[in-house]
Amino acid sequence: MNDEREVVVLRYGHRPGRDDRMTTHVGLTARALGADRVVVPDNAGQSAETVRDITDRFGGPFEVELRGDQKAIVRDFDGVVVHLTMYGERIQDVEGEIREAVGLDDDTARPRDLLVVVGGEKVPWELYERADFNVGVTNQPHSEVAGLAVFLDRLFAGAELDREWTHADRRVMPEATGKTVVDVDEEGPSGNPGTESTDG
Ligand SMILES: C[S@@+](CC[C@H](N)C(=O)[O-])C[C@H]1O[C@@H](n2cnc3c(N)ncnc32)[C@H](O)[C@@H]1O
Repeated sequence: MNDEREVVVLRYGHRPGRDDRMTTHVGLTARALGADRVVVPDNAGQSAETVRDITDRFGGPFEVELRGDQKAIVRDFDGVVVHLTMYGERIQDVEGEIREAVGLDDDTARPRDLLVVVGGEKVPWELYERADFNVGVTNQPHSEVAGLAVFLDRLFAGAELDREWTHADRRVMPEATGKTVVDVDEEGPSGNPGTESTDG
C-alpha cells in the first residue's frame, strides 16, 4: 500500500476446477484490501485473468503474477513470511509483532516486505517451519478468503479502507440505496460524476 514496502499474497496450491473461484477471490481480496501483488500457481491462469481484468476496470496499482515455483518463492523471500493457518498463533496475540517486524508501527522503522501465504489443498510442513509467523484467524477451520481479509485489515489497522485507486475506468458511488457506477473519464475536475449509469 506504499512505495517502500511490498505486501505480497501467495496462493499456495490450486486444484483447477474445484479451486477456481476461491483462487480468484484470494486475488480480488488481496487487491481490495491493500496488498500490492498476488502470486497464483501457473495452473490458475483463468483466475489471474479475472483479477487483471478487474484491476484494469476498477484501478490499481495491483500486480498479478503466475508462477510455478511456490516452494522457492517462500524459501527465497527477502522479508517477513506470514502463513495463515487455523493451527497458528492467535492473530490478536501476534498482530503487533508482525506490524513491528515490517515497520508498520513506527515511521522511523525500516520497512520490510511481507509475504502472506494462504493454502488451498494441504500445504507442506516446510511452510510452517519457514514462516516467521504461523497465524490463526481464530483456531477454527474456515476459508483462505476470510482469513486473508481479516489478516489484511488487522495489518493495516483499517487504513486500507480509505485507499485511492489510480487508472480506473469506473468507480462505484457509495450510496444507501441503488447501484451507481460512474465512468471516471467523464468525472469533472472536482471529482463529481459527469455521467451516471447503473449496472442493474
Ligand atoms: C480450507 S483450508 C484447507 C486446509 C487444509 N485442509 C490443510 O489441512 O492444510 C485452506 C486455507 O484456508 C486458510 N485458513 C483456513 N482456516 C483458517 C484459520 N482459522 N486461520 C487462518 N487461515 C485459515 C489457510 O491458509 C488454509 O491453508
